Amino acid sequence: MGAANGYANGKVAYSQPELSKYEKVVEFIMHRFRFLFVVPFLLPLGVVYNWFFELRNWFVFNINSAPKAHDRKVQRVQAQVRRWNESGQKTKMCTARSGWLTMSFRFPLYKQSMTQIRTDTLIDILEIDEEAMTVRVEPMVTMGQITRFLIPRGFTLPIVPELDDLTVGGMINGCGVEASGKKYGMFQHICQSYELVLADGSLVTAKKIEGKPVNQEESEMHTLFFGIPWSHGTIGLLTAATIRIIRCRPFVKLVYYPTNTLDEMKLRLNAEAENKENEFVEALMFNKDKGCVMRGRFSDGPLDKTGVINRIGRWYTKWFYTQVEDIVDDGKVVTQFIPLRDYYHRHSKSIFWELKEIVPFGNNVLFRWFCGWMCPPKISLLKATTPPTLRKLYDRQHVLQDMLVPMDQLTKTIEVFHEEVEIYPVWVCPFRLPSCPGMLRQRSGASQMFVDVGAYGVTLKKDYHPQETTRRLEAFVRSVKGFQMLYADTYMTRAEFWEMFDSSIYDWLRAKYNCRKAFPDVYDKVCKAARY
Ligand SMILES: Cc1cc2nc3c(=O)[nH]c(=O)nc-3n(C[C@H](O)[C@H](O)[C@H](O)COP(=O)(O)OP(=O)(O)OC[C@H]3O[C@@H](n4cnc5c(N)ncnc54)[C@H](O)[C@@H]3O)c2cc1C
Ligand SMILES: NC(=O)C1=CN([C@@H]2O[C@H](COP(=O)(O)OP(=O)(O)OC[C@H]3O[C@@H](n4cnc5c(N)ncnc54)[C@H](OP(=O)(O)O)[C@@H]3O)[C@@H](O)[C@H]2O)C=CC1
Ligand SMILES: CC(C)=CCC[C@@H](C)[C@H]1CC[C@H]2C3=C(CC[C@]12C)[C@@]1(C)CC[C@H](O)C[C@@H]1CC3
Repeated sequence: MGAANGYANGKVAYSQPELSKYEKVVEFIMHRFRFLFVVPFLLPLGVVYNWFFELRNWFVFNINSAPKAHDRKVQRVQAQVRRWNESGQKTKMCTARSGWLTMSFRFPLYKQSMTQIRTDTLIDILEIDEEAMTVRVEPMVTMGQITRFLIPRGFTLPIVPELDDLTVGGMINGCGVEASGKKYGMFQHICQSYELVLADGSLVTAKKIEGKPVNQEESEMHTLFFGIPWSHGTIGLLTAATIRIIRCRPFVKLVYYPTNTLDEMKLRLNAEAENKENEFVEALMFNKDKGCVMRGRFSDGPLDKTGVINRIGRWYTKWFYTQVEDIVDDGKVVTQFIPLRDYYHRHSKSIFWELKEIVPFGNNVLFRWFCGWMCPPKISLLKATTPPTLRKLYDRQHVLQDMLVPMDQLTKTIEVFHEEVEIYPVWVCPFRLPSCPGMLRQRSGASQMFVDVGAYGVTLKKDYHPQETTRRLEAFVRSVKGFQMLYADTYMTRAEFWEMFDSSIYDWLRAKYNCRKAFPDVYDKVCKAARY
């Protein structure tokens, strides 16, 4: 993923740096022995960081300062935006969130030239409404914070994206998927309203109106509601979100179905995704043929001694995906009861399958028993301490992509991923995409089953080239009316981007709410040239 050196005929031209012998040696040492820094330093630092914020959040919520403080914090955001207006709108705006904190391999280049609006104090869960079955949270609240707050109260979000440090603001302005998406869609589809500060500093609440809007303002707030997801903060600054909650049970009864061919996996995945009894469905592919479809349902736990409880969240347990691989190797259908919060964060301990690259012995039984309680290292700390030499190595051979395609294109998509990058495991997560307006619009008029195909890791393909390979993947995804998750590197030109995404509401809202001077276009925040 070399540095952009300009456009040629609408194509982004990237150069690949050549390495000297010295650089190759340094790279090898840094890559192979990175654990000497991560294990003794980053792991303990991450534990202290988490303990501090857990204590702080418990204290704030229990002295109930969050709801009262919220208005004051929002007024501070409004004041910053008004100051931007009064100073002549000389630059565009973005949030002041530091790039090392964001859940992406890349750092935002665009922030350096923009007026950064501080939203970092908006980190509180504001209230839970058990009548309306909703929870109101500020945008910097993380998925880990929400599950720790809701589950002990017998509730959960319908969709809890996997990694602890994902924020509500990122899940709404970017996107969020999880195994319960087969029932509830994407993170944006479980939201009921967004509180936003617009370019003029005004505070509005965009919400979905059931039935006919009673007036023009309601109709516009309804349209604004559909325009926010995926807009990456280029229409307004999110200051709170009201999100659906559902009752949950303490366990997930998880059934593992090993599959031996891609077609078998596809058939099983489709059947389980369409089965309304299932709450969660995902699959892992361990090579082009062998995989495992997993389906989960809420449960109070085993009815008798024969039921197996698998507390995968315990510090000493094997990494979840390796346990699944063992089940695939054994070939038998397995049923387990997994504590709900453990299930939600099942891939977190191993950062999907990325931690093996950093701590090769991380899944070793001795390491797990003695150091497992500090795992996983915080992604933000890993990101902040990735030396340039390693970044170049990741640029050259590390793939991080999630492509969202219609379910009937799954087989072809896996084949294209195999052809282009051949990285395993592949994460396969079905989700329902409703037919509603917005950047992510499918035109069938009814909701359609999509699937997230995620590839994260080192490619062994000799002819892999970050820009050319990714552009081929992007072209394929566009051809099947799919979408690329925009945390990942996107090499699409502007025209290709707006072929993949729908700009009708987006452009209308940007015009209506005077966003063009206030915020960059979403393409100018996510394209490869906007990040490093
Ligand atoms: C040029 C232009 C001018 C606009 N002017 C206004 C305006 O004055 N006021 C305003 O409020 N909005 C305005 N909008 C936004 C408009 O509300 C959205 O683009 C709307 O989603 C268009 O719906 P559609 O049926 O035309 O097609 P699509 O957006 O493709 O909608 C697909 C399907 O989604 C569903 N759907 C569509 N709209 C909604 C909705 N609002 N809520 C829930 N489901 C929906 C329907 O099933 C529809 O068939 C404008 C948009 C454009 C492009
Ligand atoms: N399971 C899943 O679904 C996973 C999803 N992801 C990816 O992670 C991303 C989210 O990462 P996260 O670190 O939480 O979010 P980020 O801080 O990366 O924010 C993502 C985008 O949303 C914008 N944004 C964030 N908060 C606000 C706000 N309050 N108001 C306006 N705009 C805002 C940011 O704008 P700005 O640049 O101005 O800060 C940025 O463009 C998602 O986009 C998703 O693609 C990653 C892993 C797993
Ligand atoms: C489930 C979905 C939709 C996406 C999962 C994406 C994650 C696997 C990646 C998102 C950010 C990535 C980072 C890394 C690994 C993979 C992600 C978590 C690193 C930790 C890899 C090592 C580097 O030194 C730092 C990276 C930070 C971002």
